[in-house]
Amino acid sequence: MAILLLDDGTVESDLGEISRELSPLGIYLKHYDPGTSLLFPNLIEQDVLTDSEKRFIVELHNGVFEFLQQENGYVWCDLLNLHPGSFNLETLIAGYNRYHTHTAAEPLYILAGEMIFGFIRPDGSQVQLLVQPQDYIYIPAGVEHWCSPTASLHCKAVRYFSTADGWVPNYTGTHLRDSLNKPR
Ligand SMILES: CSCCC(=O)C(=O)O
Ligand SMILES: [Fe+2]
Ligand code: NI
Repeated sequence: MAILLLDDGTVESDLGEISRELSPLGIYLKHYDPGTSLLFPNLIEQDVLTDSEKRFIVELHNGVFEFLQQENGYVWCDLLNLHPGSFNLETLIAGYNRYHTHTAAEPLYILAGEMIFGFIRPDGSQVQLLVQPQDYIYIPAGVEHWCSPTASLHCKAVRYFSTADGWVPNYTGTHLRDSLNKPR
């Protein structure tokens, strides 16, 4: 289940409250229980996946969650598989964890592991959202965000794309505010 950290140190773990906090940005969050990870338990445990194993996972997942694609008009999707041995992990993280936008929406469904997203609320405050297995998050086009794996460096997520070229980052130059270290 998702957890939201506000910039005053408040932690919110109630999904309804989190949704209310993020709704001014058009961000949509939902938790689906049961998820689809139980359809491929051995592959979920595996760090390295072949392309055909990834396709197998995505196909089984979409057999259950086809409505997500249909409702939103996603044209293709893939499996993001981050683990400690991921190729170019540091470069990947460095690309994700700067504020950026996309011309298309960024929706993803977390199968395993977790991910942190950062957003800027209309009042200028910065928040961090932890997403966990069976969470589905939808970030609308144009909404500034950054993203990072957690210390476990594990995340398996289905990424949904509504344009052929996927999520091209437009870096905005906004600086991350580390709410835990900010002077009080
Ligand atoms: C690793 S999940 C999404 C990260 C991100 O914001 C992106 O790829 O654009
Ligand atoms: Fe992004
Ligand atoms: Ni591992």
